[in-house]
Amino acid sequence: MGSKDNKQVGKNTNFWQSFSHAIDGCKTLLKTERNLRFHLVVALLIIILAGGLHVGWNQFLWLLLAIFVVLTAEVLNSIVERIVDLLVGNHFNQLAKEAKDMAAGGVLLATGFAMVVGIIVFLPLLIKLIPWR
Ligand SMILES: Nc1ncnc2c1ncn2[C@@H]1O[C@H](COP(=O)(O)OP(=O)(O)OP(=O)(O)O)[C@@H](O)[C@H]1O
Repeated sequence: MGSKDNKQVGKNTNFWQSFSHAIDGCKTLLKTERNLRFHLVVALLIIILAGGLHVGWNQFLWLLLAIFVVLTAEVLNSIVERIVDLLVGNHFNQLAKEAKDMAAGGVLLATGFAMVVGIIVFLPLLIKLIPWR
């Protein structure tokens, strides 16, 4: 029986129960968050490109950091959306708007960081590939 089938509201009693709920959270994110799925596909393409261009380990770690910063921002954005919807439902509320917009702003900032890292890592390697240099 999956942990979704029970109606537990108290604390987890062991590591495996905590782990199983964390996996449920990841499944819900994948199922419900279109932007997160998009970022995962982009992350996969970045990793393939990094492998193809033989990016060094240091640069690869920067790329991984950028990927996880964006994914973490997406997860926090989804949490904020859920909590705001839980609190105010379908009613317009200025604080709800600000909270959701700020969470989305956090994703934008993280994406900006990832783009800067991507440019710094890939641009010199791509320029080297230009035949008429
Ligand atoms: N209850 C509310 N009160 C005021 N504004 C709201 C409310 N719910 C949503 N909004 C506005 O609508 C925007 C989009 O809402 P929400 O983030 O829930 O949609 P979404 O499509 O899931 O967003 P995302 O593309 O970030 O996943 C918010 O950034 C906010 O400006």
